[in-house]
Amino acid sequence: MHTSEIREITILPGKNKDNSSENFREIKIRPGDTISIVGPTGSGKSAFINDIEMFAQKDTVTKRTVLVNSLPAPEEFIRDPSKKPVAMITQNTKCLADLTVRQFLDMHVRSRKIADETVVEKTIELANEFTGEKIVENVRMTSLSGGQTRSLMIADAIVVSNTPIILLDEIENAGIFKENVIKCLKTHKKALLFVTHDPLVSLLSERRIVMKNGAVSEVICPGDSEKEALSEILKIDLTMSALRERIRCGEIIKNIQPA
Ligand SMILES: Nc1ncnc2c1ncn2[C@@H]1O[C@H](COP(=O)(O)OP(=O)(O)OP(=O)(O)O)[C@@H](O)[C@H]1O
Repeated sequence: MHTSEIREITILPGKNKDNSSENFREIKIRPGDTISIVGPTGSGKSAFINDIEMFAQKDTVTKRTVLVNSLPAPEEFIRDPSKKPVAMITQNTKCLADLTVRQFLDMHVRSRKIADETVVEKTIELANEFTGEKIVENVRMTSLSGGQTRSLMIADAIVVSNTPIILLDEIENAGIFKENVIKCLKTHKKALLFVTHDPLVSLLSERRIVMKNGAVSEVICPGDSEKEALSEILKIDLTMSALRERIRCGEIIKNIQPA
């Protein structure tokens, strides 16, 4: 199956930490969906997205099942990294290769057998929409900051890997423009799952999966009911970003709004 043929991913319930059955029928994820996974520390958020990454077949700690177009995932999705339709990016995503950004992307483009010669430029250009610290092609991968690395990995997942499903595990505080990332993934019709503690990211996504004791406890679709709160949070976020920049530049903050 080609990854472009993925119409939906279905998650079927497993067990919570006490081995009781989870209380939902099924969760369906389709291209363009934005979903945040929320819940207290240790409630099973990462385990939930790991199940998707591994196309669980009752063979993980949660005993969940993940189907592709209502069927078990083809073996190649699990075994062959070049055919995997899922990109997972975490706080710990690092690149250990001693290559420049261009060499790294060239290598990935070759391994994916992509003919388009502009793909490397496109990837760097997109990554620069996600980070305030400009990435240039001749810098070494190992010298990129955390925010630059994650921006490049997200752009790489969109442009080079072109995976239909992108999983982001708690990357919100790592120097990336989260709103741009979410908007871009929506336009590219990617399904995006965020593990997050960030109110803005949670409210920007269309659905919220609430985890408790290793299980899905609720699936919330707020619709327009959070619109006002979202516009308030966007203002707060802008204020916080501006403050962060001023503090980084060594300013003494006498007024929260710049004079
Ligand atoms: N349904 C489950 N059954 C048994 N163990 C589980 C289940 N879900 C999660 N666990 C285990 O509980 C621990 C915490 O889970 P996980 O790391 O997914 O939580 P988290 O919500 O992502 O936490 P944090 O916010 O601290 O990153 C892990 O060791 C995980 O394997």
